[in-house]
Amino acid sequence: MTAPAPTTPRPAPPGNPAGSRSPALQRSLSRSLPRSLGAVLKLFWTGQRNHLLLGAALAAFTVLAGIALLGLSGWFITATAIAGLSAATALAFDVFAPSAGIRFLALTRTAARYGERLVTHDATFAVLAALRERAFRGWAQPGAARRLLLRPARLLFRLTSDIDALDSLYLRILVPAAAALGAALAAGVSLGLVNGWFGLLAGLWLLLAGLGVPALAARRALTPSRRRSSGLETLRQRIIDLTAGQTDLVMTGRMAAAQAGLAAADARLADADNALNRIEARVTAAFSVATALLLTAALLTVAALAESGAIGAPVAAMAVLVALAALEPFAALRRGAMELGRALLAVGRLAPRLVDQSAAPVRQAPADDQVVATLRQVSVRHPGAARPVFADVDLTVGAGERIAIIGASGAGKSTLLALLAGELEATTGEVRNRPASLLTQRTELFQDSWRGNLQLAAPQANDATLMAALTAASLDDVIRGRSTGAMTSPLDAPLGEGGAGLSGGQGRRLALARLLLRDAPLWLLDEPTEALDAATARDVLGCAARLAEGRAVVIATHLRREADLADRLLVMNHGRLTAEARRGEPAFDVLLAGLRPD
Ligand SMILES: Nc1ncnc2c1ncn2[C@@H]1O[C@H](COP(=O)(O)OP(=O)(O)OP(=O)(O)O)[C@@H](O)[C@H]1O
Repeated sequence: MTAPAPTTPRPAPPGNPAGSRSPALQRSLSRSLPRSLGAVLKLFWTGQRNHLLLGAALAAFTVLAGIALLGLSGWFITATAIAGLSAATALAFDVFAPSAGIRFLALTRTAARYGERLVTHDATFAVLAALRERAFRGWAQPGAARRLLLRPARLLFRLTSDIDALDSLYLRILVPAAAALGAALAAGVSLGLVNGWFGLLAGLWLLLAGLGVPALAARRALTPSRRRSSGLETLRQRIIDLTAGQTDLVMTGRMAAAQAGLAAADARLADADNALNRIEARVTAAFSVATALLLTAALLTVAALAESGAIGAPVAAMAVLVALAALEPFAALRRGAMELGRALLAVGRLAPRLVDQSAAPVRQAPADDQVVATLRQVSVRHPGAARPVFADVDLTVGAGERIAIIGASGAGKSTLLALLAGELEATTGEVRNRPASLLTQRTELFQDSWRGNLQLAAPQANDATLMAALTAASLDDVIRGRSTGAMTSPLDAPLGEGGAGLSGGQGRRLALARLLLRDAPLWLLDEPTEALDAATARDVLGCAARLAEGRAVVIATHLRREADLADRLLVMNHGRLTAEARRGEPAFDVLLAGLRPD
């Protein structure tokens, strides 16, 4: 798929940063955030529990090995220097055990770091891939995709930036936090062995400064990081609009306004970046101060302890180096703190779309085997619309029956098809139908291979099945003409966006072949040959009639040639079925004659 269709760029109104929300919406998002966060973390936990735990454990081990390495090295260097002062101690001093320990720690630390990167990233990408699939399914729910189609760029960002933002939760917040806590505990205990109070106070300081500074920074960064995230979305959207819609912009004299909008979005993004950079610089400074304080306190403490004879110089060197290294792991939380706002924004936006689709209600089939769909006293209202499109509609579609719905533009024909396709739910009344496939007014073909376009309807279908569908739609010669020797199968042949490279009739026939692959007993065809010339339309209709053999078909149409496929005509007028006629009845020919000719 390529970039979404351009929308008309508008400079954001002053004082209302792009992507910012109303206070009421902001409050409701904040209220639901703990639930949303719980839902996302649960997905992480249930999907990759063992890998996530192993990754955190390896991260903690790496950090501990680093601290131990520094402490042991400090002890070893000092102890060796002191032992070397006299020949007797130099000979008695065991250099092998500590140097083996140093080598062991250096090697295991490297291996653990490598393993940690491998395991944590592998687990995160696996979770994000699963999340992306769930998000796709969520947006494929009736109504959701329709709403997003009004702002296609938003869907693109939800699937890319928002899902990517979730990797921070685990990689940059939970893993460093686990490692840092492990470091605080280990440093507290090892310094406690030197002196109880020293260990306790150092441990408390590590927790207070190490967690307090990132927590404070995260709080400060919340707003700029959200502003950055929505600013980036706006900037990208406006760039797409500007590049994809430049002809329209020039023709309508809106180019200058679009450029101003782009510059404004860029300036807002730069503001947010600056705010984040300032906070990050302060965090770095705060960590330096906290480390310096800890180091000073450690130096004074070990000096006093050494003075009193409680510890020797090697242990003093070890304690100072442990204190020096212990705050380092907390600094890794800095990036997580900066990205927390973005991650929480993504959590709030994605969580409603991550519901388990298996729990979605499945529409019941009619009790009678000879019926594919029944509507009883059904009314339907489009989301956000003031009035229902239709009310109290009754309809029965028999197995294998062919019905054409005719009526003026805006009467509700497409809405009826959307209802039968499950794209819309009834506001009142009862709808029962067997699986239905909808051929929409616009042929939905994507920049992909022929195989990719066909497999949208049947992901598991093999090449033989796909070729059989193309043959049935008389497209086998077309695809063979497109394939080159370099392709392993003609199905690898590429298609352009919107079916570019195919004639209108070929595009419709390809869409019909895709319908065939879903094998639904009810086909819903929305103006299947609108905008095709008479000869091509006859070809497509002949193909549709042949492929639909044995299925029920409901066609929404204004055209005589399309309605002529039907056994029954239904007239829809302002959302009501006002007349009907069956083939063979005089009224059938009268209604047919009233429709638009070729
Ligand atoms: N997504 C929507 N949100 C709100 N109202 C809608 C939406 N889609 C359609 N409508 C309204 O519902 C009514 C019926 O539209 P519908 O597309 O079903 O008519 P139609 O008979 O198929 O028209 P046409 O023959 O022009 O395709 C119209 O008044 C239309 O404006």
